[in-house]
This record gives sequence, structure tokens and C-alpha cells, in this order.
Amino acid sequence: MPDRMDDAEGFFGLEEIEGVDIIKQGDGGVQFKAKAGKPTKSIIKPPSEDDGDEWAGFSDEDSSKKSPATEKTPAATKVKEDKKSKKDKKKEQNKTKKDEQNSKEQKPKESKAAQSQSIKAGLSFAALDDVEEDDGVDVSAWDGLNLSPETFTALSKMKFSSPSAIQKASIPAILDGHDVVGKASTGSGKTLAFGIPIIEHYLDQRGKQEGQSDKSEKNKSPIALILSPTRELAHQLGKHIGELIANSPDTNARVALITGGMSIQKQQRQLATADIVIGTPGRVWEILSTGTGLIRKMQKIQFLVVDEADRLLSEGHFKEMEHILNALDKHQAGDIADMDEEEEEEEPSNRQTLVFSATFHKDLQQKLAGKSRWTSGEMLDNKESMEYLLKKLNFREEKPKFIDVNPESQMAVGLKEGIVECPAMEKDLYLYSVLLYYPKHRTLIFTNSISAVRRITQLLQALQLPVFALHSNMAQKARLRSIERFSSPTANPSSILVATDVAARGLDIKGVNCIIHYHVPRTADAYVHRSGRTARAGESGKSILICAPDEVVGVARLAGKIHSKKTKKAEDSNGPSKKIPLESLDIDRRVVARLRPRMSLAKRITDSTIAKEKVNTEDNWLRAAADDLGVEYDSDEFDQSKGRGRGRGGGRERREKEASELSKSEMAGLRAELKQLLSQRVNIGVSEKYLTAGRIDIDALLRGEGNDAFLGHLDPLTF
Ligand SMILES: Nc1ncnc2c1ncn2[C@@H]1O[C@H](COP(=O)(O)OP(=O)(O)OP(=O)(O)O)[C@@H](O)[C@H]1O
Repeated sequence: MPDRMDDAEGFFGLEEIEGVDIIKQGDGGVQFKAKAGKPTKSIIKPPSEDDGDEWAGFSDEDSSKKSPATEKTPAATKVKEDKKSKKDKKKEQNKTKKDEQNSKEQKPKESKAAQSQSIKAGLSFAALDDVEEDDGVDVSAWDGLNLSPETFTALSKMKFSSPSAIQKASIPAILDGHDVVGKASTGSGKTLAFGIPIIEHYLDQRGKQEGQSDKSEKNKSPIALILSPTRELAHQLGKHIGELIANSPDTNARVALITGGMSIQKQQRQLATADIVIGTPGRVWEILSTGTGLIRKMQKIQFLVVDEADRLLSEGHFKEMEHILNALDKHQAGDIADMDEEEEEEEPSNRQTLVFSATFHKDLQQKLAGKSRWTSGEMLDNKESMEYLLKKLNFREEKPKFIDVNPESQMAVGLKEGIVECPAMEKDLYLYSVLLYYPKHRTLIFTNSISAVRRITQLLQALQLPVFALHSNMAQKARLRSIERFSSPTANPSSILVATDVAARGLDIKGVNCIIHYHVPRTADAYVHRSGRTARAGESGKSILICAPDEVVGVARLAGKIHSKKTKKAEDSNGPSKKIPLESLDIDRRVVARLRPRMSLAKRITDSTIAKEKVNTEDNWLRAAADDLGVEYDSDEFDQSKGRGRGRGGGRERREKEASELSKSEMAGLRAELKQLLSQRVNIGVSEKYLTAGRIDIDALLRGEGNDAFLGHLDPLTF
């Protein structure tokens, strides 16, 4: 595993390799040999991941001789050349094969020594051909962007045949040395919009350094610092940019991931040799402030990227962002101890600042675009404000280039938005109904609290749905594991992830078909980012809000903000409208009624499990406190004293207590009853009319088609 990727304690570094024999040698060593015949899969690591001596068994002499091309070639020409050379190679190979066959007929058996010789020399040509055959798509649509051949190859291998709008607009501006503020809808490829120019810069630098005396690893400094608001997003950025590097021939830029939840020492080591640093502000500052000369190195970066900028600049991360930005511009500073924040005015910086998001609120947008400016007096009075941070970004240009590729709407083009109205106490039931209406949909459910994530996850688990949880109180490894299990290509296609807004921004999980907002998001931006986890990269997807009657007004306001341009256009032509611009979904109430018994059983089981956990935690805590005080702990006595003088909240406590007192056998009884209900199709035996009215397509049922939660025909949601 190359150092530039964080390997999550070794997990991501494991790779299964097919078509290889391991041969034990007399001296205790092992040798790897390609199996005879054409392997089903490539057994060659991408050249960029070639970590040299470890893979002595597969020598790839050609690639080691290759010198990196620095000249920029139009993709079309390159692809044509590749194709031509492939054809020629094939012809030659066919000829060689024929020749070989002829000579085989004359010399039926080659000596064993000769055979092993041919294996030692590396892979068979068939294997090489296999690798080339798999290769990429036509990338001539990227031609005008003046990219290097390495990047063309990577894009081709990644099958990105054309740039997205934000890539097309931002890449040339960044390559021309401008500061860029980029706004584009969720899932529109913003990562590579800044990732590609960074790699181009890396390749350019490398080209210039060739021939010069070797810069030692220790003196190396990173070219880019990319800041992200969450750990998951930082990991994903690392993965995405890592893929670009891995697919780009002879490019070995190192990426260091600097996020919380992982070992600091390891990250410090990685940072010392990194080309690109990706991290969350808290941990980045924690490491920089250790005073080991890292600040001085970071001051040499060529690019500062602030991803999901509206969040990074306004919420929670203020202090750390301020420290980092101060440190980057504090000249002569090498050590945190030397720093005095107000000591001097920042000099114009030589680095480019790149600021990206799908949502910039108006004020921020105007400030970023340099349309409204501030005075330094204002700044000093207002040190806690976002404007202060903006100033600290220290753009090298008076006005950065503001690129907004979809000013009309922030929502992805392929996204459908719907709303399900239901009684406040029945959200769980309606959530379950929606999930059953959309089987084989990978669904992400958002809630506004960690306790709701825990409860809904347990509830859906009780209902035997494949569900995982994600919230910020989980250990980092558990967080990554949940995402991995939810998103893996081999995961159940109906898998469900219940999450807080920690998953709302930036996460790029393939194949998420549906977003459900169990709680109405607190801000319009949160709605945009949550919904943006589906319908990415030109795909389609659904976003469904589950909404109680007293939330409708808030939702209307929220939807109005998001679709203000659409609503305004409609109003201009049809007059004022109070309609929410989300499609209202009618769920058949008979279906909901049939699901009710399942839900009430599942709720009792879940409430009891949670109440028991709570009692245990409280009990342990009180026992420990009693131990510390050296007194006897009697839980009954404590409960009685707690009950005295109770006012509001007493009812909930009583219910919790009752739930926690369900005996093991009562719980087993509930579980058995629920299991029995779940084993039946939803509408079986409820209405004989279904059978007699011919609404059941028995053949389809036998073929395993349709919605197998229901027996027979179900009016689909027109959405
Ligand atoms: N040119 C391209 N052609 C096809 N797919 C692309 C292209 N560029 C990026 N993608 C894919 O599009 C998906 C979304 O990209 P990315 O995560 O960069 O979006 P984003 O705009 O940053 O989204 P968000 O605002 O949610 O963070 C990724 O899976 C990426 O692999």
C-alpha cells in the first residue's frame, strides 16, 4: 500500500490477486509466478502503484524504462496512436503465435528450464494484452483543457469520457493561475475540478525537477492542502484523487489523510513526505501546532482548497480554520510558539485559493465574488464573523474567478422530490411503508439527532431490514465500516443507512437511489446536500420528505427557498401560488393499516431494548458513584426517591421503566409474534377480494418479480 493512501490500519491495502502461483523455495523464501494460460483478470498492479522491490516476481522492464512524457498531447491523437499501436501489436502477436505453433509442432516439448525462464521474464503477452484491452474510453472531449498525457490516460481508464460543466469551466481557470470560487450542484464532479489541476501542477513540477539534484524526501513540501468539514468526506476526497493518481502512469504523488480518529504519529510521518494533504481542520491544526516545522513546510503550498466552503467557513470549525489560515501566512514562523496573530498584515500570497461548494448563501457568495467588500476596521470589530475568515483566505487576486455553472437550481438534474404527509405519531409507520414501496433501492435516511439514528436503526433491524447507522458519536472505524457495508457493490441492493447530517455533505456513494428525510432538515442548504447523495454524476434518484402536519409550513418555506427561481417563474406566468413545489405522494392507507401490527410490535421490542440499555448505563453509573462514596446502592430505593415530586416527563420515565421491565420471555414472545407477521406477505389473508378479483399475478410471483413484500398487485407510487 503506498503511503499516500491512508490504509485504515492495513485494511485497504489488502488486494486479492488471481492467476498467481506461490512457489516456496529451498532457502525459505517465496516466489510468485503467473499461472499458465491467460488470467481472467489483470494481475499487474497499475504502474503508479508499483512499489518496486516487493514484486520481484513480476518484472515489468518496459514500464521501468519509460520516461514520463512532459509534452502535452491532444487526447484524440494519443488515443488514435494507442489504438494503432494496439492493432500493430496484435498483428505481431498473431504472427508470433502462428510461428510459435509451427515451431511447437516441430519441437513438441520445450525443456522445463526454458519454460520457467519464460515465466521469470514476467507476464505472458496475453496478460499484457488483457490489460490494454480493458483500457478506457475515448477522451477527446477533454482536448481543449490542455491536460498532460498522464491525466488523459487516467481519465480514459476511469471512463470519464467528457468533463462535467464545473470541470470544463474551472480547470482552465485554475491552470491559468487564478483563484477560483466554484459553485455547482451536488454530484457534479467538483473534486476533480480542483483535483486535476493539482495533479497537473505536480507533474509539471516533477518534469522541471528531473535532471536536477535529487531533492531528499525530508526537504520535500506539499503542493496542496485540501480542507474538508468531515472525516468521511476527507477520506473520500483522498480516495477519489488517489484513483486519479493510481490511473495516471508513472505518477506517484503521495496523499496524506489528516483526520481525527486515526493515529497522530502515523499521520505526522505521512505528512512529512506528502505531496497533497487532505484533512479536517481540527486534526490538521492539531498536527501543525506540534511545532515540528510542519507549518514552514505548509507555507509553501501552491493550492489551498476549501471544500464545502460554506460549512467550513461558518460553522463549528471557525477557530481551527482561523489558526490554520493565520499559520499559512505567518512569514518567518516555524513554530506555533512564535506566533502572534495580530502582529502583522498578511502579505499577498503566492498560492492559489480554491473554494468549492454546491451551496453558498447569498451574502457569502457576494463577498466571495468580491461584489461587496469590507474595510479592515470592520474586520477587527467583527473578528468572529465569516467575513474575517474570508479575508484570511488571502486570495492572491483582488477578485477570484466566480464560476457558477448552474445558477438556476442547486438540485441535481435527475432528482425527483416528493413529500409524504402523515400524522406526527406515525412517522415510523410511514417510513416503513415507503421503504416497502421501494424494494431494491439503496436508501439513505436522514434524521436530526443521534438518538433518532439509534432508535430507527434498531426499529428497522427488528423489522429485518438490512440497516446500518452513521453518526458522529460512533468510533471512526465503525463509521467507515457502516459506509463500506452500505455501499459495497456486493451489499444487499435494499440496504439502508440511517444517518445524521454528518453524512449530508460530499459523500459519494455509488447507487444510492433514494433519500428519505425522516426529520425536516434545519436549513435549506442541509436539504440540498442531503438530497445530493442521490442522482449523482448524471444518474437519477428520489428525495422524499416525511412530514407531520405541523411541519408543513416550515417545509413550504424551505422548499420555497430552494426552488425560489422555479416558483418565481411559475408565479410570473400563473400568479401567486401557495403550493409546495414538491410532489405529494399518496400512500395507500390500507397498506399502512396492514403494516401497523408489525410496527407496533417492532416498536415495543425496540423501546424495551433501548430502555434496558439506558437503565443499565444509569445503574452502572450510580453503582460506580455509590462505590466512590462508599455507600450501599439500592436501585429500588433510588427509584422511589426519584418518583417523588415528579412533574413533566414523569410519564415518559414511567413508560421507559415499564418497557425496561419486560421479561426475557415476554421479549421472546414479541419477537416470535413479529417473526410470524414478517413471514407473511403484507396483504395475505386480509381481503379475499384480492384473490377473487384476480389482482394477484401468480406467475409473476413465482418468477420472483414485483414487490415481494406484497402479495399481488400494488398500486405503485406515481413517483
Ligand atoms: N467527468 C466525469 N464524468 C463522469 N463521472 C464523473 C466525472 N467527474 C466526476 N465523476 C464522478 O461523479 C461523481 C461525483 O463527483 P464528486 O464527488 O466530485 O461530486 P461533487 O460535485 O463534489 O458532489 P458534492 O457537492 O455532493 O460534494 C463521482 O462518483 C465521480 O467519480
